[in-house]
This record gives sequence, C-alpha cells and structure tokens, in this order.
Amino acid sequence: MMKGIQDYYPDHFGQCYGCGRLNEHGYQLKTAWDGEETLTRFTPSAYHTAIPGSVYGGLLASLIDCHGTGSAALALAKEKGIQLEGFNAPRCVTGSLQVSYKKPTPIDSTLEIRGIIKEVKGKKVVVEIRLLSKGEVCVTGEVIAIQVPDDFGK
Ligand SMILES: CCCCCCCCCCCCCCCC(=O)SCCNC(=O)CCNC(=O)[C@H](O)C(C)(C)COP(=O)(O)OP(=O)(O)OC[C@H]1O[C@@H](n2cnc3c(N)ncnc32)[C@H](O)[C@@H]1OP(=O)(O)O
Repeated sequence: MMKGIQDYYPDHFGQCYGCGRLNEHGYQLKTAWDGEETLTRFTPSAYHTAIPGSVYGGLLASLIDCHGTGSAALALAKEKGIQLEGFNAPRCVTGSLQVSYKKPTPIDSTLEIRGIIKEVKGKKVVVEIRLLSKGEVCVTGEVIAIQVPDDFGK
C-alpha cells in the first residue's frame, strides 16, 4: 500500500473513520501527490451499495471529504516547505463539503479520487475533487479545509 499524508499524523489524529491509520474499522485512505494532482484509491465492497450495481452516495461523499482534507494537508506542507517525516504533517478538518453526483458510480471497480488545489490562503485550502470509476468521472466535489492546531479536539 502506498504511503499517504495520513501516515505522518500523530496517533491522536490517527482515528478518523475515513483516513485514520489506527482505525481498524475505517477506510484508512492514503492521500499522496500524483504529479500536480492528489490521488487516493478505494475499492468498494458489494455491501457499499444503494442502487444495485452502484456505490452508496454517502460513502462517496466521505471519500471526497477525507481525500480533500488530506490533499489540503499536502498542499500546506508544500507551501510551507515541510519535509514530511515522523509525525510532522499539517492537519486539517473539513469546513465545508460540496458534492455533485453526475452519474451512478459502478461498484465493481476500484475508485480513483483526484484532487486539484485551487487555493491556499493562510490556514484555509480549497480543493476541487473528481471521483472516477472505470475511468469516468461519476462525482465531483469541493472541500474547504482548515488547518487546526496540535491540541485541536483535546
Ligand atoms: C483528537 C481529535 C482530533 C480531530 C481532528 C483531527 C484533524 C486531523 C486528522 C485528520 C482528520 C481528517 C478529517 C476528516 C474530515 C472530517 O470529518 S473533520 C470533522 C468535521 N469538521 C469539523 O468538525 C470542523 C468543525 N469546525 C471547526 O472546528 C471550526 O469552525 C474550523 C473549521 C476549524 C474553523 O474555525 P477557525 O479556525 O476559527 O476558522 P477561522 O479563523 O474563522 O477561518 C479561517 C478561514 O476559513 C474559512 N472558514 C472557516 N470555517 C469555514 C467553514 N465552515 N466553511 C467554509 N469556510 C470556512 C473562513 O472564512 C476563513 O477564510 P478567509 O476569511 O481567511 O478566506
């Protein structure tokens, strides 16, 4: 499995259902650069369905959510010249999440979720997302992610 920004969050930020490396019941998404874009992959199971043959929309929204915050963390690290090592990644939470379902998402294929960084302004990052199945864009979205301090949630 590829290494993602999520591998550089400390343990107390590692429990996220979508991307926490320590949540054994979660998706454990890994978000990494793929050229100028960010990329993660997720393989749905048959039980992730809503319409027969298609992936449940709420799951798709959560994939966009977590890939968005991970992408924002990557963008902030790049902006600030942070070399990722140990547990030094910037961490972001979702301020807003917008999702648009363009067509049913085939369930029998690994999904590709791609992010484009639209804006980095202080602690705010805007990420545009495309979710593809079998090479076709099925869902688009936008995440506004906000950087939080180390003691956030404590
Ligand atoms: C121990 C547990 C830890 C848990 C955390 C760990 C975090 C790392 C681990 C990975 C985890 C992954 C996470 C997955 C995705 C979730 O599921 S995260 C969970 C869902 N999200 C939340 O619960 C967030 C709740 N909201 C908040 O805590 C606060 O409102 C926020 C979002 C941190 C922002 O508060 P703030 O720092 O006071 O922001 P503020 O200075 O007012 O605004 C800064 C900028 O952001 C913009 N902004 C602020 N809020 C919003 C908003 N809601 N919508 C749009 N723009 C906004 C402002 O307009 C401003 O923009 P500019 O004027 O500079 O252009």
